[in-house]
Amino acid sequence: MMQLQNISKAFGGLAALSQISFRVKSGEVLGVIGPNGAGKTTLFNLMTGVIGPSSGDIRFKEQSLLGLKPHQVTERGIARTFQNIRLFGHLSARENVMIGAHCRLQTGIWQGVWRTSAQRREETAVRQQADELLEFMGLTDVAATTAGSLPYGKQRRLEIARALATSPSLLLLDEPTAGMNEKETAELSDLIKQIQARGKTVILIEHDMQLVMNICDRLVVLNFGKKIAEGQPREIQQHPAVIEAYLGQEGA
Ligand SMILES: Nc1ncnc2c1ncn2[C@@H]1O[C@H](COP(=O)(O)OP(=O)(O)OP(=O)(O)O)[C@@H](O)[C@H]1O
Repeated sequence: MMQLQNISKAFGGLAALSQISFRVKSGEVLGVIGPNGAGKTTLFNLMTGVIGPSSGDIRFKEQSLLGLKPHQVTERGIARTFQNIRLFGHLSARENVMIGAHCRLQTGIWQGVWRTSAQRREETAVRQQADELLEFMGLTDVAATTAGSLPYGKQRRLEIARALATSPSLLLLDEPTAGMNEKETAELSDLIKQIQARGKTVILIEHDMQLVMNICDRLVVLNFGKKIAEGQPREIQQHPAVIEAYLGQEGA
């Protein structure tokens, strides 16, 4: 589904990523792990057109993503959530999800004082889809609550609902359990499995090793901008370079 070919990214003199290559298979949950500063978020920024690589290519469904703007990448079917939650805090949970669907609309829900019947029909459909996604993410009871006043765990789930509203085939989750308690983490783990069961491909950046080992089909391990290992969770757990770089780290 996606292929990274010799991707490098330098910020000034700092090589954030060096010669990274791997494939993402359709329908899998791929974990990207590695210590702080390894280059994981930079990878997501490259995959979503926020920044361009210094060299290399990223192909999604056989086509290069290079040169595309983030909204064009979204239209191709890639959605993401952020390490630092980015919601419209003053808008309701439902409105946040409806905005996610905006890129798929023909008429645009927020334009036009004189609404045509086509616009009204589309808005109704978008609202219905938003409510379905809120239900799926366990947020029905807070649909009308402003996003900014939701507890942290619910904000994280709302971000995922909004990303899903763009109808992605590939969903990128950047530390989705950060700040969550054990119960919330377990619930989110189930939800990610359900998202996979709905036919989506997921790439997950995550520090919670138990979660990663439980739900990822494969892992890519980065350290100092280099790929040091790739494989199934069980193989990765025993990989000497990984143990040294990451798993052995206290508190990692
Ligand atoms: N826009 C930027 N300008 C300069 N340096 C950057 C930029 N973005 C990232 N970096 C640097 O690139 C390196 C990789 O950062 P990145 O955020 O991708 O790591 P990460 O693996 O996601 O880390 P964390 O787990 O802490 O989020 C870091 O040294 C970081 O300081």
